[in-house]
Parts: sequence; structure tokens; C-alpha cells
Amino acid sequence: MATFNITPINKDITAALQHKIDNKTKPLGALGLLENIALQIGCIQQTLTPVLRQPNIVVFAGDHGIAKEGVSPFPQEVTYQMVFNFLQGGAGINVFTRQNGMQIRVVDAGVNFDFNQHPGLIHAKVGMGTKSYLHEPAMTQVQCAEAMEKGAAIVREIHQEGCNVIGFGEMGISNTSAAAIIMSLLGDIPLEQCIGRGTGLDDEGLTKKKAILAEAIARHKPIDKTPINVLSTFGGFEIAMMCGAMLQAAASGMIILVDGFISTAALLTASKINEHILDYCIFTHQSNERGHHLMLSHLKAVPLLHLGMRLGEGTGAAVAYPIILSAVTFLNEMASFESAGVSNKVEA
Ligand SMILES: Cc1cc2ncn([C@H]3O[C@H](COP(=O)(O)O)[C@@H](O)[C@H]3O)c2cc1C
Ligand SMILES: O=C(O)c1cccnc1
Repeated sequence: MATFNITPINKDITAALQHKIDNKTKPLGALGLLENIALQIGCIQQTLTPVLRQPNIVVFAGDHGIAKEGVSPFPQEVTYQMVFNFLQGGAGINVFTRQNGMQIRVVDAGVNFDFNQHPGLIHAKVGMGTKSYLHEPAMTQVQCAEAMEKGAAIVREIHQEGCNVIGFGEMGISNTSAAAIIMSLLGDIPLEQCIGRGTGLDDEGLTKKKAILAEAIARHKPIDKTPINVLSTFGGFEIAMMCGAMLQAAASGMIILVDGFISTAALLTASKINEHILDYCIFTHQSNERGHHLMLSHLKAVPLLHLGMRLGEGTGAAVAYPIILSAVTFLNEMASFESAGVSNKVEA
């Protein structure tokens, strides 16, 4: 497997950044989480004047063999149909990236459909969907490594074009199931607490999903809980590709915008491969999918937004982007007490 050389962030610049933030014309701490983000981005870029360049969202699409067991209310075909929707510019993620001046890339990581060449589609197919992990591993470890390497290569190219802030989204019917199992095994969290309604299962559907996923885990016992084994046994091509892409983004010193439940499961896997990736991550929102808040707590992550969203595709990351831009902009443009001639004396 490719190794990802991620430099832990040098925190020497923290004091100077904090001083700059504290000297802005505002009470101490009055910009709340925006201040934390400004500090983090300043540290990532090792500068008091950070810049966000060419923000990108990459949407990885892949199909899951487990879909035929009935763990999602939607059929597998929705994955490829949504890929066409992305390419036509009509999906949620298209709307928010357009609104916020972000570039979107769509990747066929392993959809069960043969796409023709399309200028908006990156062809990186590892297979026609994964196998059903109720019966056999979702993919081989060779396929898993291939998916991760392809994800890394896509990010290397985007980085070379000048992008330094990148969010990751996904599309894959039934992928909340893969994400739940990954969360349980790598986060050491009881499976029951990791499983949610996904695209909208009713009570009966949820009970069935829980039974199937418990059976799938039992089928593979004893489980070697190394990240690559968990990823290849239960993951999806889009999740593995996102994991490699995230590791490469950190290795390239980019800011990573983490989206919802599935995106966080990919990041959790990446963090078990190299924990330093967490220095580069901004957790853009807390999804309404059951378990996301627990996965975020496991990662000691503080999400920016709580909008009750549960869509995926990178939509949380795209919606949060203007807030991240606000953090960088106040750091660069807001007057200091000295420059504005405002008194910084707090009355006793
Ligand atoms: C029309 C439609 C658009 C979507 N966009 C993202 N997802 C989201 O829902 C899927 C996961 O939920 P589950 O595990 O329940 O299948 C993923 O494709 C995810 O990206 C969508 C789902 C649907 C139906
Ligand atoms: O939080 C997410 O990313 C999510 C939740 C439900 C369905 N699809 C995606």
C-alpha cells in the first residue's frame, strides 16, 4: 500500500496567530469557532495571512453489493442515476458548489454502470460495485489499495492545479451500512449505536438493517481490525477512494472539509492509518444520521453546523465553505485595536 507522509502541524506559530486574533477590534473570543478555524488554517499554512485557493468538492460514487439485501429504501440504480444528475448540474451538491464558487468533480469509483466518456466525469472504476459482505469480503485488499491510490492520484492532480482546500462527498446506495460497520469496528462503538435510517428507513426497515449488519459482522469473525482489512471487508470503492484522497490531501498540506456520516467514516479509517491527518480536518457539520455525533466525539471533533442535514454528496462541506472563508477573511482584513485607534482597555 502507498504510504502517506503527513507532517504533523508545527504549532510554533500558534502564539503569533492568537495574538493577531486577540488584537482584532472585538472582545476576546467574540468570533467563537471562527477564531479556532482561523488559528487552525494559519497553522496548516504556517502563515499569519492564509489564503483559500480554488476550493473543490470531489464526489466519489460507488455501488454496494449489500444493497440487494434490502438495507436501504432505495434501489442500487439510484447511484448511477444520481451520477447523471451530478453531471447535469442538478443535484444538491451542484447547487451549493455553484452558489459558493467551488469546483465540483465527480468520480466513478465503482458504480455498477458503464459510463461513456464525459468531460465532467473522472473514470477511476475499480469494479462494477462491491460484493455483498453478508457472504464474502466487499473487495480484495488489492482492490482496496487500488481505490486508495486512485483517490490519492486525483487529489495530487487537483493540488497541482493550485487548490488548497478540498471537501469530499459520496454517492452510493446502502453506503450508510458500510459506514456504520466501519464506525463500529474502528471506533469500538456498539454496532446498534452506529446504525441509522440512512435515506429514510421506517422502523421495520431499521430493525432489518440492524439484523443484516449484525449477521454480516458475525459472518466475518474473528475480524482483523486493521483499517485496511475493515475497509476491504465492509467498505465501498467510493469510501476507500475517499480515504486515500483524504490521506493525500493531508500529505499535500491541504485543508480537508469533512462532510457527513460516510465521509466521516472514511476519515475515521484514514485517521487509524495516520492520526496526523486530523490536524488538517475541519468538521463541517453534524449529520442527522444516527451515530454521526458519536463518531465525531470519538474523533474529538467539533462540528461547525447543526442543520439537521443527512444527504451526503459533500453538501455539508459546501454549505459550510462560506463560513470557513469568513474565518480567513476576518483574520486578514479586520482592523486591530492599534490600526483602528480603538481602546483595548477593559474597565476594572
Ligand atoms: C436520490 C438520492 C440522492 C442522494 N444523495 C446522497 N444520498 C445519500 O444516500 C445514500 C446512503 O443512504 P442509504 O444507506 O440509506 O442508501 C448515499 O448514496 C448517500 O450519498 C442520496 C440518496 C438518494 C436516494
Ligand atoms: O450524513 C450523511 O452523509 C448521510 C446520511 C444519510 C444518508 N446519506 C448520507
